[in-house]
Amino acid sequence: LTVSSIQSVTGLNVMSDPCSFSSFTRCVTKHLNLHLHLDFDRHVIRGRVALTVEALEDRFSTLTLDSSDLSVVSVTANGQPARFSLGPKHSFKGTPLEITLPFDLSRGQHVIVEVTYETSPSATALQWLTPEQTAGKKHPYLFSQCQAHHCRSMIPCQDTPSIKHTYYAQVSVPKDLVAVMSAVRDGQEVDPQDSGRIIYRFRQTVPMPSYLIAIVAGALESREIGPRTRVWSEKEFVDKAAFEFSETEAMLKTAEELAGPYVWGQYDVLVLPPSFPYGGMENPCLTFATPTVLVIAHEISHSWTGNLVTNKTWEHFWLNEGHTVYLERMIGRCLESEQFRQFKAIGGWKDLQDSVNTFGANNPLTNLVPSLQDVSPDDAFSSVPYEKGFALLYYLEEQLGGPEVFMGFVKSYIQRFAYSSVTTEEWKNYLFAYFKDKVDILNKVDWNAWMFTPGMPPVKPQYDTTMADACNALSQKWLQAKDQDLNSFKRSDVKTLSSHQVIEFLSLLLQEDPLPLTHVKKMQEIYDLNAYMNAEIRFRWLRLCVRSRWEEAVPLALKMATDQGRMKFTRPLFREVFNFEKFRDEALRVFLAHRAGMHPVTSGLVSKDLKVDVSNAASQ
Ligand SMILES: CC/C=C\C/C=C\C[C@@H](O)/C=C/C=C/C=C\[C@@H](O)CCCC(=O)O
Ligand SMILES: [Zn+2]
Repeated sequence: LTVSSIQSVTGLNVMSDPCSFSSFTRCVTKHLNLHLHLDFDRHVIRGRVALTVEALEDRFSTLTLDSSDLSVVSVTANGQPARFSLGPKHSFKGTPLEITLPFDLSRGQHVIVEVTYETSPSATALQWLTPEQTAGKKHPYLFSQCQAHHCRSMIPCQDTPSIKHTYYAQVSVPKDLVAVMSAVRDGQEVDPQDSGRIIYRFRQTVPMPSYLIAIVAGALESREIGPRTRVWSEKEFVDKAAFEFSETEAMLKTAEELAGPYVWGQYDVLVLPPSFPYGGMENPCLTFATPTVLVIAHEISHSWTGNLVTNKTWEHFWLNEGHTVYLERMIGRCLESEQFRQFKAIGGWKDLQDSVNTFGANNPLTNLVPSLQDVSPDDAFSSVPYEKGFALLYYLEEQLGGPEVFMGFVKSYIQRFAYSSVTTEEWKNYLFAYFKDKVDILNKVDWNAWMFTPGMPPVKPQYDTTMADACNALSQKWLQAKDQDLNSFKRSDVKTLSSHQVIEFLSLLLQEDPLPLTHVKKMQEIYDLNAYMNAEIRFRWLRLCVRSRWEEAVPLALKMATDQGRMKFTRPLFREVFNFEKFRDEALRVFLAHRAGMHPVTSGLVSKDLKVDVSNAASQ
């Protein structure tokens, strides 16, 4: 496919980003210099950002930045006042900030545009936690989550993954708090404006997109767990976190052997409070993780795929996630076994099927490369880019000569596109160039079905079932059991399985019609799955119980949906209870009672899932 045929077939425009008002063809940001003052009383950041912008055309005198709910105080260009105006507010893109420079630039010239502003207490990138919402209960806490398009609610910028820049930041926080960012720490000092505050400094010298800017401030402690790694969290969790992530250096070394040198210097891990909406976020130098996550091979892998080679727009998100899952599973292959990799791929295929079922098999958002014209990335997010992306790469691996051969391509792709942002077409052109002797094989791939057609992929890869066989056998036994067979089950059925296998066993059951209530009650009696604290197991078990209409599971499911806020768990649990007619009102009641303390993105998406009219709903 050529650029113009991709555009006409798919509606994708490779010259612009449908999720951003800023144009990356007229000018590009090269560096941000940030001064951030965190105000925990008002839940706002007072900010000043100096953007070093390069003109890409002659007679350049106007630029558009992305913003969302920002109060802009003033704008200067090379120190001179500049005119600015805020355009109409878009439902998810925010508000364009139009700036007119008091002079023209020629192509190749730079200007420093400085914006003084304040964020809104409802900034979608930020969650401000009260002391009661923290483990220590004494100090407030703030964290950001900018992916995909939320950085603009924290910093006015060209908020598109097509542009990469470095940054330097000075962050002022009350002296009892510690600030960390997605950058290398560069010292601290008492705030000269207020001796009750400390300024923390950060330096990010590797160019990166705006969605990877991240900040956290709280009563944080850290422990060194490797030559380039510290773990950070509230002191209540820091030793546990240090233990759980003790494999980090071994994984980093394995990843380097597979993908090339780690260029970001430090690799720290921050364990956040449980309301963090994702399992992990690959913020450079400082992976963010929820307490429910145990393995960070995925986030480590993003140091190459996503952070070094980045999707040009969110329509090409599979390039970030498909390659990252591929690399994550290659790390699993090196540290565990090929059978383990195959087993994980089997589970991934089920996650893909689950997303396709949730969206509907004809929904264009299940395309590997969807059009995001007028679609919020948050609404489009699912397992599809992860698992359809992985399935495509695994399928290509099978066709082109196996894991070693295909990993050679992935490593070469990373080297070729490091420090830049790419489209699917650029990836595909490179694939054809790399495998120039195997073009006949590549020409047999049904690219249109894989990339631009909704539903499950056109080919189901054959995975090795050695580790899945026990899970298949046990799930089949439960599915076929009559009431009189239930006494044949024993506690050792699950005790002999690894936690990965218990997850697979439950996932298999979730793919079928609900089990009779007698069966799930018996399962609890024998296996005591209510006692499992592994979030992946507990999540699937509680879904299974609610689907079988076990009323006693409803409060447990709602408790898990609100005790932690990882959307992967919280959204399906709320939806599952909502679909249990008798408890629909209870799902709504619990959501409305917790809404004010939830992350803004989570509460927005759960509102949509439960069809709550946010304009009328009381928040308490
Ligand atoms: C085709 C989809 C288009 C765009 C989606 C891009 C971003 C979506 C946005 O909602 C943010 C996603 C952030 C994800 C962060 C980490 C994930 O890898 C976590 C995956 C889920 C989990 O394990 O909790
Ligand atoms: Zn990821």
